[in-house]
Amino acid sequence: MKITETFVSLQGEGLRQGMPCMFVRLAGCNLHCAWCDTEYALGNAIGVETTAEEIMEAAIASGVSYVCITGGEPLLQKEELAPLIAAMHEAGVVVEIETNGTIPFIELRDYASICMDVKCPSSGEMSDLSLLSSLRETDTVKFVIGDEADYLYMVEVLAANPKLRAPVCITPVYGTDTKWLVETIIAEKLPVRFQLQLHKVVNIP
Ligand SMILES: C[S@@+](CC[C@H](N)C(=O)[O-])C[C@H]1O[C@@H](n2cnc3c(N)ncnc32)[C@H](O)[C@@H]1O
Ligand SMILES: Nc1nc2[nH]cc(C(=O)O)c2c(=O)[nH]1
Ligand code: SF4
Ligand SMILES: [Mg+2]
Repeated sequence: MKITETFVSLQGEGLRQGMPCMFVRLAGCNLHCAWCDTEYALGNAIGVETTAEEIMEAAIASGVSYVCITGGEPLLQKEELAPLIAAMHEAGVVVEIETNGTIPFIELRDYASICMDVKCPSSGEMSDLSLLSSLRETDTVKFVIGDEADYLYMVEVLAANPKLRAPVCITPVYGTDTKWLVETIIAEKLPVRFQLQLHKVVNIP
């Protein structure tokens, strides 16, 4: 697998926010979100060829029993990823995959929870909304909101998917004004969880 980095930090996003976590960042992405904070992992030339065994060893050595597989877009390397997360699952490691919702993930669900980021208009990209039906209660849907059009898109997506089982997290594009977003969520009493990227607040990787 082509890996950009592995590091231990606190999970900064999603339902396990605040938990010690080992991150495995896979290299390369099939999208280019306008607001992406991980440009350094996007180019396909970037990344070091690393075996599943080496990653497994690093995970065990980290002493952390929660691993977040991210990127870039990790599911671009789904075939190589599957045996690794199966081995991690077997070893009792909690595995979560951050994905942009463009690549099916149903065959990975036995070994990992899925955090699917639904791309809103300000990203300049689109996710495959049909994948929302593959998400379970133990998965997460994330919307990164940059402006009111993104917010309205999110409301539209939620309304069009009444059977959505996964909890919904909303994160503002980092650095954008959030007061209007918070006030709107309160006023409209949306069944969502507002969060900031914790790692950027406390300045950790
Ligand atoms: C770097 S991406 C990697 C995984 C996958 N490609 C994806 O988009 O979910 C992980 C997450 O970082 C978050 N992210 C990236 N740039 C951000 C920004 N500028 N502001 C807020 N969240 C951001 C998005 O929620 C995204 O889901
Ligand atoms: N601390 C921390 N938490 C994260 N959760 C998701 C991340 C990502 O880049 O996918 C991330 C990240 O880059 N750092
Ligand atoms: S899909 Fe994820 S890694 Fe790719 S550009 Fe968007 S936020 Fe960045
Ligand atoms: Mg990040």
